[in-house]
Amino acid sequence: MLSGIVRSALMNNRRWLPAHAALRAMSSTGPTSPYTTLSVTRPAQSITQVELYRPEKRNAMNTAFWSEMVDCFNEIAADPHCRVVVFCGAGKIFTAGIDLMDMASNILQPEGDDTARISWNLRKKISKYQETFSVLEKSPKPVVVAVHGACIGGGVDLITACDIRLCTQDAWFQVKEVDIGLAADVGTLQRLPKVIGSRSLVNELALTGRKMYADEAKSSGLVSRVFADREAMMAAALEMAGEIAARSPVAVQGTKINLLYARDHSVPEALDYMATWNMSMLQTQDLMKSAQAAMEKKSPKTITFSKL
Ligand SMILES: CCC/C=C/C=C/C(=O)SCCNC(=O)CCNC(=O)[C@H](O)C(C)(C)COP(=O)(O)OP(=O)(O)OC[C@H]1O[C@@H](n2cnc3c(N)ncnc32)[C@H](O)[C@@H]1OP(=O)(O)O
Repeated sequence: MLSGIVRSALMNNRRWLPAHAALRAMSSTGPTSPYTTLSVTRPAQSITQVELYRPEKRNAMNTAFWSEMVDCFNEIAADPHCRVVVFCGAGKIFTAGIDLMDMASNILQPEGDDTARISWNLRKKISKYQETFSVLEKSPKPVVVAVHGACIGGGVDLITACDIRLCTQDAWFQVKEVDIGLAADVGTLQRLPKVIGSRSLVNELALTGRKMYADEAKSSGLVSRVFADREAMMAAALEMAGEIAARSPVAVQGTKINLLYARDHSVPEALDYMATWNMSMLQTQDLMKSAQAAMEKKSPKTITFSKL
């Protein structure tokens, strides 16, 4: 019975997934072609799981990772079979941040004949690296990130661009960039102050590079829930993703886009944007379907929504 359900879920969803991924949609055992640092699977209908997959290097972010993330999330954004993403890390920890070996041999290598050209090329490279995490926000599909163990440097840049953050009791977070002699330049300094209420705490973390453990991450608002271990966290992340995937994709994607818009604009501007948004989106058939189910005290899970 279960294998029949899995088979039919795969048949419904396999179009987007590369062949390798479709074959092992319930578990990941390595990077998924064409990626070398990411494992992309479909653990349940309409849910895509993206896993950092360099466990032997503690999921350090090498050169391939920075561009694979962009390709992966652009595909997810355009995939009508995906309504929500669960993002996690394979192995002992979530991520050790930027690959320090690659950073020395690649990013920091000067390219250009003089200071102006070297600077210009470096600027382009930094902008490209920023896009690696901005794609998480630009994709209209909500991203639930599940952190276990260490989340260092680039890991904090990554999770602050996600929509919902969960962690295990053994998780710790570190804005490590000051320790390696740079100001974090791919999202942490811009997004963390919008995630955590206390500006003083953000400043402290970013200026000292100290570790923040799970309990403080929860009390400060960096994560919304803490779990005993990775297994419990992943079960909860997938359950949460299932709740999101069961709702109208028009409503869910519109909610993500408008929450982000409101974060970066004044209330009057965001209300104006919302009104323009919903002048078309309120005309969706999803609204009547959902309202009728609510009147009949039925779960949204009973409704079939068109792909988006
Ligand atoms: C324009 C770009 C902007 C981006 C900026 C981003 C900045 C940052 O991310 S700053 C943070 C940099 N990261 C670090 O400083 C962390 C360094 N690693 C560690 O402290 C430890 O490895 C860690 C606590 C994460 C895990 O310790 P554990 O004892 O479990 O493992 P190790 O034996 O130390 O490591 C296992 C193998 O992984 C390799 N590795 C770990 N981290 C990195 C890394 N950041 N870069 C490259 N490689 C890493 C480590 O060398 C081991 O490899 P091997 O010796 O081949 O087994």
